[in-house]
Amino acid sequence: MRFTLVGNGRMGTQVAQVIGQSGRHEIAAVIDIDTPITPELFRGSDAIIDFTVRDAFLLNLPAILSSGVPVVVGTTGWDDVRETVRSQVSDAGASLLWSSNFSLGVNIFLRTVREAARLISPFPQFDIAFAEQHHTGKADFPSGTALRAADMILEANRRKTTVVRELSDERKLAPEELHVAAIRLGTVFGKHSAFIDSELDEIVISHTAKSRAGFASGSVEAAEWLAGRHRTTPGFYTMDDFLNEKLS
Ligand SMILES: NC(=O)c1ccc[n+]([C@@H]2O[C@H](COP(=O)([O-])OP(=O)(O)OC[C@H]3O[C@@H](n4cnc5c(N)ncnc54)[C@H](O)[C@@H]3O)[C@@H](O)[C@H]2O)c1
Ligand SMILES: O=C(O)C1=N[C@H](C(=O)O)CCC1
Repeated sequence: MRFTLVGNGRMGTQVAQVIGQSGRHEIAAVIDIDTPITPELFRGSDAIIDFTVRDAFLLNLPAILSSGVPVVVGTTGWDDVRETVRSQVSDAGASLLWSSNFSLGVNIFLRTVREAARLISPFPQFDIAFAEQHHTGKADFPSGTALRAADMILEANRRKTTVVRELSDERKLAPEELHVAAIRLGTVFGKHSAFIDSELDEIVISHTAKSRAGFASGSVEAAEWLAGRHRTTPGFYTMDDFLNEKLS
């Protein structure tokens, strides 16, 4: 397949490496900030893979959707406009698959955290919190992965109803609040941890990315899957739609 990459940074270069080593995919074009985005740029590609920044993704989206080429979005930081983007995709009859994290290992970790959150739900003696660590070049916080984990914890644990990202002096956490903390540190590729605590127990479930290869390879696999589905079933997809087939 032929892929057009939007964003030539840490992730774009990693994705280009995965495609180059695949032996069966090729790069149609790599687009970065200096290239005015038009629908024609994408014609001839089987899929687009976007790893840019929030504002760029939202600015480029109309041209991407007008191109008729399916797009896989790894860019994070746009959770607040997710439903608007879904409508834009639907109105255009396009195909978009998004994920805060394309790593298979992270998605197995996320499903493990969701199950742990469900198991402790009936037992008020267990509390839960979440934390992430990423490199100092990361523009958004908390990570999209941490926000996805928080949604899954709230979905599975009826005692947690609200996500709190930042605390302040004299501001104590209420029992129904889920604290999600972020650390920016050196060159950390990505570490995510769920902490469960009671008077008798400490349970920690963690995932550490050893490189960006897992993010990149997962995005290329998802792009191949989406390109196949776009012809018959265009739509707004998540990593779960892709993974459910893979993990079933
Ligand atoms: N989903 C995942 O698995 C996953 C994994 C890693 C990173 N990410 C996310 O991917 C995004 C990019 O991460 P990164 O580490 O590669 O960042 P980066 O800063 O290294 O790269 C971003 C690139 O986007 C380019 N860009 C900026 N504005 C643009 C525009 N208008 N048009 C085209 N390109 C533009 C920049 O020049 C840069 O090359 C972030 O949102 C990050 O959170 C997601
Ligand atoms: O390096 C980044 O930036 C990452 N961003 C994603 C997120 O926000 O969850 C995935 C992990 C790495």
